[in-house]
Amino acid sequence: AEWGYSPTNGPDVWARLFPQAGGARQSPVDICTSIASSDSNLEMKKLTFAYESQSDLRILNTGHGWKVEAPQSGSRLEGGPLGEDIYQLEQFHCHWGETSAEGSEHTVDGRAYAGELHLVHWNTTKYQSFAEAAQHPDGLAVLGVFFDVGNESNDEIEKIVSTLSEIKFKGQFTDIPDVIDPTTFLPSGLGYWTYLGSLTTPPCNECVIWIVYKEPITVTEEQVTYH
Ligand SMILES: NS(=O)(=O)c1ncc[nH]1
Ligand SMILES: [Zn+2]
Repeated sequence: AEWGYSPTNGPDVWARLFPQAGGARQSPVDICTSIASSDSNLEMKKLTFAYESQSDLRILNTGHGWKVEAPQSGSRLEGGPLGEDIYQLEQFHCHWGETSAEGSEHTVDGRAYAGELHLVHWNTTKYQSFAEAAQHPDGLAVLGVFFDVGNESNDEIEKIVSTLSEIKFKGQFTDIPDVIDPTTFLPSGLGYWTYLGSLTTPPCNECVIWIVYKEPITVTEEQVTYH
């Protein structure tokens, strides 16, 4: 039985097939800004990231959106809530909805954004593979960036969504010819919320240190709704 988002295979019944989905640190969550507390330790240990630019990355239609496989041994995400460990980029993907009124996984004070980009990293200091890291509470670090719909299109996102016509069906993949630099996906304001959570899709492993940027990036309606 394939998991999905319908009443018979959606989040409310995932725990039947994927026990971790019934756990105590499940994502996504609604970020209540009034109870979020600022942590001076986080300000002292700045979150830093370094990515490579890559071309010919493979993009996959996951059936729930697109996913770009981007294992980058030269990338580093560290500091902030990540302790002394270094995390490496594995893939990035997008969650979106039928309309730009909804689509993000996290919400902020009950408000959904048009979509949400996830940059998925794994702890290479402690673990030997992504799969192994996903079995541990500090195994993964995911950067979440909200999409806001506006008039200007995002050139980097355009490089990705311009290939979607070639992968109309679940399981199809193609290569993105353009050079992609993941740094360009991040907002200029680097304030973020962070909490200990899980993968937001089955198997919902409780292995993710979430880092959700406060500032959304702007994309056009076409760039964030599937047709
Ligand atoms: N959406 S997520 O980033 O929590 C994720 N990555 C892999 C599976 N699920
Ligand atoms: Zn995701």
